[in-house]
Amino acid sequence: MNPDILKVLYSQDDIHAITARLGAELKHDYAGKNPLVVCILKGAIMFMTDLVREIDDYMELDFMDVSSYGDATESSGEVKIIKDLDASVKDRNVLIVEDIVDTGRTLKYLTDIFKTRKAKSVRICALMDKPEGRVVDVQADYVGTTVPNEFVVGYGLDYAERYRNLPYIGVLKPEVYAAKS
Ligand SMILES: O=P(O)(O)OC[C@H]1O[C@H](OP(=O)(O)OP(=O)(O)O)[C@H](O)[C@@H]1O
Ligand code: HPA
Ligand SMILES: [Mg+2]
Repeated sequence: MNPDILKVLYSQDDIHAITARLGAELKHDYAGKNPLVVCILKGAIMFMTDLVREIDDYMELDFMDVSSYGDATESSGEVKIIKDLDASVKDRNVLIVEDIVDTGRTLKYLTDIFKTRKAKSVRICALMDKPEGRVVDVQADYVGTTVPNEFVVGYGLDYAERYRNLPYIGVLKPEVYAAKS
């Protein structure tokens, strides 16, 4: 295990069980709908690539890069688009794939944009929901698991751009944050 990790919350097996369950649900709900599946970079990269491989059906994939945390563990409050979608969402069934809903600001911003751009439908599939972090009212339609009010890393999620590559999801040792401040 990476020496900076205090405890593992979800192992590779746990994550696989979650993606398989959500994949089966989405395959059923999106049958015949050719969804535009939008991965929110960078955090959702691992989840999106595992999730879509659970769905052997027609879909299109696109990527949007937005950021609001920078190197901190608290949201800056401002969501910045680093890279927009290639595809148009007009009249499409958009499925946003996110790693985590924390304050909810990122997803509120994105759902508002996609509705303004006249998507036919907009739904959210999030691997993790952190309800205690919520600042704006937003709810994912598909949730992998609910997490406690702790900063989690691994499987795409970072602290100061580190730990995205870890195959599990865990919590950092307090001294890792202390070293940064
Ligand atoms: O509900 P919120 O408080 O908005 O937080 C959730 C968002 O924050 C993280 O992204 P971040 O802005 O750190 O960019 P990253 O995905 O590139 O790490 C995470 O990947 C979500 O997209
Ligand atoms: N971990 C990593 N990135 C995040 C988190 C978290 O708990 N919440 C929002 N972005
Ligand atoms: Mg981040």
